[in-house]
Amino acid sequence: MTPKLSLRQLSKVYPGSEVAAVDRIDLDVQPGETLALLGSSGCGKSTTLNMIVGLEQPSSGDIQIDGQSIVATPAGKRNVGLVFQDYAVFTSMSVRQNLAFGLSVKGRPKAEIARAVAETAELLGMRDKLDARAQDLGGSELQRVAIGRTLVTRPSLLLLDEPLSNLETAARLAMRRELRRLQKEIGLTIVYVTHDQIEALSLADRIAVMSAGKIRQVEAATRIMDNPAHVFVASFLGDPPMTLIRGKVGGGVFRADGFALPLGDIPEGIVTLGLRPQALRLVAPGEGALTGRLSQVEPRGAEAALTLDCAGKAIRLLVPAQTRPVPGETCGLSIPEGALVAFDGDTNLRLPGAPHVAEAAR
Ligand SMILES: Nc1ncnc2c1ncn2[C@@H]1O[C@H](COP(=O)(O)OP(=O)(O)OP(=O)(O)O)[C@@H](O)[C@H]1O
Repeated sequence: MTPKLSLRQLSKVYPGSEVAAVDRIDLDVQPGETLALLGSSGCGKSTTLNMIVGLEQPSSGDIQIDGQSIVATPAGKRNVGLVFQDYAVFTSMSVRQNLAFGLSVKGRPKAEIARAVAETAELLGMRDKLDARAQDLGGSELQRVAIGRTLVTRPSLLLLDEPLSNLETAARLAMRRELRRLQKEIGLTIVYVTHDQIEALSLADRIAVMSAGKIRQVEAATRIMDNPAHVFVASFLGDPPMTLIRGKVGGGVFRADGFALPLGDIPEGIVTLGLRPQALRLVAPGEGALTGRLSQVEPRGAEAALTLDCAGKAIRLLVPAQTRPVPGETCGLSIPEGALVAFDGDTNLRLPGAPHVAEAAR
């Protein structure tokens, strides 16, 4: 199947800047797929979207829609819709006028505009609001109109740049469901930019994690949390994220300053060791692979997020609330099979194998 969108070695270096805002990224988005571009502020998400829509010119690389390069196509002719977090809605106009705007500007016949507006309003569940003035609408309705203004032109690709970040929690959850429904109903292909991992995990089929202008990993939303391919992904995903400790493996022991852990199935040399918070278990002092002092206990309803200080390293874990951990307590830490991952100290990429605590130390 030809991807709906392909980015090939796409880069952007802004004039006067020495670093690339987007650095040779490759990405395929399949027809009907929702892909989230996830990363913290400044990692290059908006620059990527702006190049796809045509607001920024790439420094190098190619952008293809349905297998055809669009780099030389002017923004207005790309058939790509873009919705920002700031609702692009004319507040003095009615909903109907807002929805009709894009097609009117293109000089489409009146009957066609009326039909498209009616269809879009139906899709958005806004038929009874068509004559309302936009200034009388609430935040989520405004954002729905903004999305509608884009959908009415039937874009082959919809780009959403943090579209829900101005909404309150309840409206945001409702809009998430709405977007998911719209996407399935009309088979839209969506690229969704966000810094919010919960949003990415709940909306997207696949997630592309970006940092420093690079895509670190593209993975199914259902798999990425447990299968980080890069140190950055492990540090960014999860709440709490994995504990990452950089150290050296020699003679079957991982050492970092005063911290030591005998490990199997791990190569010698510099590695970053990742400990999954959900997989670790609190045990009696003296039992388990490590002993430490509980420095932080953060109740979270049915669970509690803990920080255990073990030989100068703050290790985070998530336990059932019934465990009733007490701050200051000395505890043992059990590290079961599957609780560890290791990353190459040079490339930061995940190492093959399943590192585990050596039998004698368990
Ligand atoms: N017009 C511009 N001129 C120069 N540098 C820019 C320009 N726009 C963005 N940058 C820089 O490019 C890098 C990537 O910015 P970009 O806005 O794409 O990131 P982002 O992930 O979308 O962040 P945010 O969520 O804050 O918008 C940043 O270092 C930013 O300062």
